[in-house]
Amino acid sequence: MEKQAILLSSKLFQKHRQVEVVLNRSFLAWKEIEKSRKRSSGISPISERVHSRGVQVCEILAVGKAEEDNQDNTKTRSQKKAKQHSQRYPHAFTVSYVRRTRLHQWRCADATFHCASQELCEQWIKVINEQLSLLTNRPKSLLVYINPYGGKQRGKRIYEQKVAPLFRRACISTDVIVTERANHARDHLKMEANLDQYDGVVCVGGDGMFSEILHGLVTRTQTDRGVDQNQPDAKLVPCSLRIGIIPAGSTDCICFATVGTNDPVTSALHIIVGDSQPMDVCSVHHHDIFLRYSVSLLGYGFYGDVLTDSERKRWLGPARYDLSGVKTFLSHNYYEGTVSFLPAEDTMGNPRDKLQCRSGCHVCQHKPSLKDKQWEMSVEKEKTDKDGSSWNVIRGKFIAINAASMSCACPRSPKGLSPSAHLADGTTDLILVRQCSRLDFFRHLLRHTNKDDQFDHSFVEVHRVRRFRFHPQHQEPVSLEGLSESPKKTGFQAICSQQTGCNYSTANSSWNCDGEILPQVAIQVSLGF
Ligand SMILES: CCCCCCCCCCCCC/C=C/[C@@H](O)[C@H](COP(=O)(O)O)NC(=O)CCCCC
Ligand SMILES: Nc1ncnc2c1ncn2[C@@H]1O[C@H](COP(=O)(O)OP(=O)(O)O)[C@@H](O)[C@H]1O
Ligand SMILES: [Ca+2]
Repeated sequence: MEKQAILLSSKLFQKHRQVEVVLNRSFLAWKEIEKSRKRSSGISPISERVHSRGVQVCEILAVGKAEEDNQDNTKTRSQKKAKQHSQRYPHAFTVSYVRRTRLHQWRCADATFHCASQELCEQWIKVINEQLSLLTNRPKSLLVYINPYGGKQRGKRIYEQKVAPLFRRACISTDVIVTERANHARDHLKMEANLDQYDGVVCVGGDGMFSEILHGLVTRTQTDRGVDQNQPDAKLVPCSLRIGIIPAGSTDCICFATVGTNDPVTSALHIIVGDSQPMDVCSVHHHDIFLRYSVSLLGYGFYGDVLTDSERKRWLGPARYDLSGVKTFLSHNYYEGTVSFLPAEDTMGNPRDKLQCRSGCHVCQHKPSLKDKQWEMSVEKEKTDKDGSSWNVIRGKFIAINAASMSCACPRSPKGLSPSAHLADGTTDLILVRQCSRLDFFRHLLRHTNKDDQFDHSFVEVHRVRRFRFHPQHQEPVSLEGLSESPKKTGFQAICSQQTGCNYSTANSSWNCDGEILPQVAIQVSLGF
């Protein structure tokens, strides 16, 4: 590896220990040289033990003058010694940086260095800040939306206590909006927000809240660029603003599947250092009319029914999913219909290859020009094959039809619905669970929670696809009103969906689209970016 030029190097103090601190363009390192006298067989050599520590510059959150420690906490000898040193060397600076702990969790750590003079202290702060200012992918100004009712209704507290102090430490300015109704964030992004003044949007909430913000941003981008969202073939223009997720919802699968953990501090630190991860976005249409976008799970049958039932139990918080999950499992409903799909034959991976998508994944990093080509080819293929011969068609009775555009890993299912699904490869994993016994379905579900292969069942098949369609066997009622909105269940419809004797509810399920219920059953799905 090429040796980098040293930008600054000094002998400083950390508490009472002398350390040699070295900064180059990518790394800040400090090593303590501890001298100790060993006695062995009459000889007393001086041995040196070197303790080195360091941090990559890109993981330094901030540097600034150390706050004076006026507290009298000098109880032990070493604390007394440290206090004496800090009095002798009052000019100190603190570097706040990312410390990686277990299970993908990040924490903020501080290292304070005492200098012999004020000039030296100021020089260190200046030089480190100069290096930080070269990191252009870091956000300086963020628009934050908090859903105060998501998950256990702790969104506001999580943001104020765990996230805001870190943003302040990193000198990020924020405009915070606590939502007052469903779709408040979406509408604000779509029509009002002056997006030019922000480097990103932060979502404090669950998957439903993320979906709102995604819709606001994607719709705004397409409208500004003249893209007609109703065209299933339309190539979506990627959004220039990134969305950060602070998990404060019930499942938080989008956060877990991208960051590897549901932890607000870890998410805040990823946002501060400017990490980003592209994501596949599926467009969902009904008879060529745009319904919604999806980035995680589009699930019909089991997951649609769990969601529909759970909405009536919102007051239970995240536990509603457990109750509705058991109830839906016991109902053991299956649904008839036809699934047609266009396989992604030209991708590098497959849903059963046991490769997990990680940051910098080589499958997702596929050259964009090639990806564009593949996408265009798949559109062409569909157009030329008017008889649909390149599409696979499967008709049957299904307990679940799940399209996982990412793994959908979450605390309930640490590997997710499709452990090898990729975050940004332009495909979704279509999982078909055919009618089977309750015991078999239980075995399949159980495999979402352990290491066994959930696709290794005769009644389960999985395909990596670029597009798919679903047509229910039993026709759904025709209603083109308010297509793109989630259904508001009132009056008869609300009663109907709770009755097992009602035709529509027993014949058809509904789609769970990233935690929102879709009003339509027959859908066309394509990957847009
Ligand atoms: C015998 C034990 C069986 C346990 C099976 C557990 C399988 C869990 C898989 C969960 C997949 C989750 C996919 C993500 C869905 C979310 O988008 C959605 C909304 O999330 P949020 O807005 O944060 O509330 N959550 C769900 O649909 C809940 C599914 C729970 C199913 C039990
Ligand atoms: N202030 C609000 N009042 C009511 N609903 C809201 C509000 N803000 C957002 N929502 C809606 O709440 C739903 C669930 O939000 P989410 O944050 O995903 O929580 P959960 O994970 O518990 O479902 C989303 O559909 C979102 O549109
Ligand atoms: Ca994908």
